[in-house]
Amino acid sequence: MAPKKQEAPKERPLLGRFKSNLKMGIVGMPNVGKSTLFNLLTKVGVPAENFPFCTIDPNSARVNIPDDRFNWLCSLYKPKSAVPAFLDIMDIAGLVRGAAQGEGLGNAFLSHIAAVDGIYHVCRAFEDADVIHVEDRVDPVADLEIIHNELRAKDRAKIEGVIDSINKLKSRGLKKEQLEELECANRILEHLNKEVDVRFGDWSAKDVEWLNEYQLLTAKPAVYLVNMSEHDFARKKNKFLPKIHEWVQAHGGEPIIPFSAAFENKIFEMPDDEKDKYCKEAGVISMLPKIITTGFKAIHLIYFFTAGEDEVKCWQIRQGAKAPQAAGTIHTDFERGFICAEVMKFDELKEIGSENAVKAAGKYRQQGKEYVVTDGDIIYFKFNVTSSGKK
Ligand SMILES: Nc1ncnc2c1ncn2[C@@H]1O[C@H](COP(=O)(O)OP(=O)(O)OP(=O)(O)O)[C@@H](O)[C@H]1O
Ligand SMILES: [Mg+2]
Repeated sequence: MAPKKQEAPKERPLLGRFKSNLKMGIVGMPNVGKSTLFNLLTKVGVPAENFPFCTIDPNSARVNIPDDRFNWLCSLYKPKSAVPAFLDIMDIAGLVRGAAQGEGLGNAFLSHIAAVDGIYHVCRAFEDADVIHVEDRVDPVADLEIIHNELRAKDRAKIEGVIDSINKLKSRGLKKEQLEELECANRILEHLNKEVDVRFGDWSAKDVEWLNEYQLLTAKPAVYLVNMSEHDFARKKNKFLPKIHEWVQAHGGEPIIPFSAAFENKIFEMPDDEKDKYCKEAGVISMLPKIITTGFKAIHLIYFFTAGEDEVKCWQIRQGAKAPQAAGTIHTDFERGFICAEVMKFDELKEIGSENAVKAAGKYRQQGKEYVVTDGDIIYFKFNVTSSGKK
């Protein structure tokens, strides 16, 4: 008897907006180094001040994604134009205890967080009596608890609002869709009441559709950035780090990047050769590239390349996108009239050395509509759009 076919696991849509220009927001208590980091990342030059709430309007900036593969392709093709991938980053003002009830500049800040797709949580792990801490103590784990409680409180309020508005319609009788939404909203609320962030729930594809409509704060992926003194960063030791690690592991195990805004600031000012010498002697490197690439990945973005003598370009798409959708980021006609994608793997091109040699080796592969694009694919799309607009 033929073995029973195993059912393929159902593909679930990812939590979050289905767009390619997603944003990371820098979040944390006041005076933890958020604006200092933002300025470093973007070189925008907004002055960071030793004063809580010095960032009142959120600042946004676009940063390039550092990538050796992109640099290598540019050196191979020597294109007239070179376009790297990018990440939008928003500097959000400090959040305090009670923000969900409107403390500090509470609700405005929380709405800025609602506008981003992923969160850089900056934790203060440096002690400096000159830099005021709003809670009068340095305790990054307690800070993380405060922030997460506020985000969950805001999510609870939003979901309670959804439940209330559906319940108000009950007397008129609820449609099937509304009953389903009510059931889902109640489950989300139950989940939040257990003090667990929404992104760690086990949601069905239909649940994810509702969740993507609500855009809850705790549905957004996080990257933890631990800001320490230059001294601690250089000796790779910090008294708060093990506890932060433990806390993050117990709360979803998302990426943690130790860094020092003070160190980054210092080397940022130096000319390149001096910077290299200084880093070599101290045995450290700048963490800014890793912070950018980790944030980009956290919000489920990847990119493919188009490469030729005219242009080498990174096209960013969400993880899981199939070839026609990827083609659509270049032009809607490419998606509409999609025939196939001719794909080279970056590593194979690098190893073999040239596009023609890759073709000769039979490694320039034709892929169809169901092909799921992977990060770093080099793609040439074939498409055909007739004048009637139909394939
Ligand atoms: N690793 C560090 N070591 C010592 N001082 C630091 C470090 N990182 C940042 N600082 C200092 O902390 C102060 C506050 O930094 P910054 O303005 O970036 O905080 P913030 O989180 O943006 O605050 P707010 O929430 O008020 O906007 C600045 O004086 C900055 O130089
Ligand atoms: Mg700030």
